[in-house]
Amino acid sequence: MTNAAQTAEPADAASAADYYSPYHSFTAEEWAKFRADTPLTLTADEVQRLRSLDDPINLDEVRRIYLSLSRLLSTHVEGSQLLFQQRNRFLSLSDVTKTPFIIGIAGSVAVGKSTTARILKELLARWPSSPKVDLITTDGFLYPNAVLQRENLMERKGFPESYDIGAILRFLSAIKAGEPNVQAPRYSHLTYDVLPNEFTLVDRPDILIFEGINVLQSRALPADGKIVPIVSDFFDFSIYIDAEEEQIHQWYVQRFMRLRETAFRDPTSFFKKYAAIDREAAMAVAENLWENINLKNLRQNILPTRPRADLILRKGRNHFVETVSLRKL
Ligand SMILES: Nc1ncnc2c1ncn2[C@@H]1O[C@H](COP(=O)(O)OP(=O)(O)O)[C@@H](O)[C@H]1O
Ligand SMILES: CC(C)(COP(=O)(O)O)[C@@H](O)C(=O)NCCC(=O)O
Repeated sequence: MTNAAQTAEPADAASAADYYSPYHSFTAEEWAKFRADTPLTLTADEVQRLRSLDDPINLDEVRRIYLSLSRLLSTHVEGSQLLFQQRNRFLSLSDVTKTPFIIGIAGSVAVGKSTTARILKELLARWPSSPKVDLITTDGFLYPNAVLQRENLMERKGFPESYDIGAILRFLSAIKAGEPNVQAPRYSHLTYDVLPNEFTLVDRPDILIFEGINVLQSRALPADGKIVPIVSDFFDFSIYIDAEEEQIHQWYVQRFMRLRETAFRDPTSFFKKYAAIDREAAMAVAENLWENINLKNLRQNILPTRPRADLILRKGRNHFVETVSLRKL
C-alpha cells in the first residue's frame, strides 16, 4: 500500500500528499491481496466472451483486480441492506419496498467501461446470495440522430447536451422507487443511433450497474435557480476508469481500425463508408473523431468528474490496471 491508513503526521512531501489525499492508493499487487478467499467463478472462455473488441483482459486480471472489487462491493451491498433494515425498525415501518443498489461506472470513450461493467455483472450475480444484477448503458439516453442533426449536435455526440438528462433522472428515480419493469431505451453502435421503440426492461434488480461517460456529471444550475438532482445522487457506489490520455487515444484509433475490418463491413453500419476507403484515409477519420469529439469531451466533461468517484481504476498499457484508489470513508 503506497499510503497506508497512516495516523502519524507525514514525514515528507510524498507521504504528506498521501496523508491529505481523499483516497487510499494501492498497486495492483497490493489490491489483489484483498480478494482473500473470494472464489473465482468465471472461466477463461467466459472472460473472453465478456470482453470488448481489442480488450485483452484475461483470467489473471480478473483474479488480480476484480475479485477484490467484487468482495469490496459485497461488503457495501450487505452494509446498505443492514442500514435499510435498521432504519425501518427505527421508523417502525414494515412492508417497505427494497430498492436496488446502484453502481455507476464512468470514464472516457474507449477506456473499457463496457468490459468492466460486464465482468462485474457476472461476478456479482455469482455471489452465494445469487442477486439479480442488471446492466444499463447511458447511450440509450442520447437524443436520436434526427434530433441531434436538427439541433446541429452530431459533432457533439457524448457531450452533456446530447443526452436527455431528464429521461435519465426519471429512469433512476423509478428504479430507486422500486418500480417494476422500468424501460431503458437502447442504442445501436451499428446504426449509430437510438433504436426506436426498443427498450430493456429493468424489473426490480438487487443491483443495477449504470455505465456511461456522463454518469458522474452535474449540470449548470438552470436560470430559475431551482436545485435539480444529479445522476450520481442515485448511486450507492461509483467507479471511474482512468488511463493516460495518450493511451486512450491509441485504444480509440486501434479499435476504429479493427472495427473497419469487422462491424463497419456490415451494410447497415453507419460507418460502412470507412471500410471502403484506404487505411491512411481511415486513420485520418479516426484521429479527427478522437481529437474533435472524444478528446475534447474527455478534457471538458469527463475527467473533471473523476474526483467524485468512490473508486478509481487506473489502467496502464494493454488495459491492465496498475493502481486502484479507494475513497477514504
Ligand atoms: N462504431 C462502433 N461499432 C461497433 N461497436 C462499437 C463502436 N464504437 C464502440 N463500440 C463498442 O461499444 C462499446 C462501448 O464503447 P465506448 O462507449 O467507447 O466505451 P468503452 O470502450 O469504455 O466500453 C464497446 O464495447 C465498443 O467495442
Ligand atoms: C455513444 C458514445 C457517446 C458513448 O456513450 P455512453 O454509453 O458512454 O453514454 C460514444 O461511443 C460515441 O459514439 N461517441 C461519438 C464520437 C465517436 O463516434 O467516436
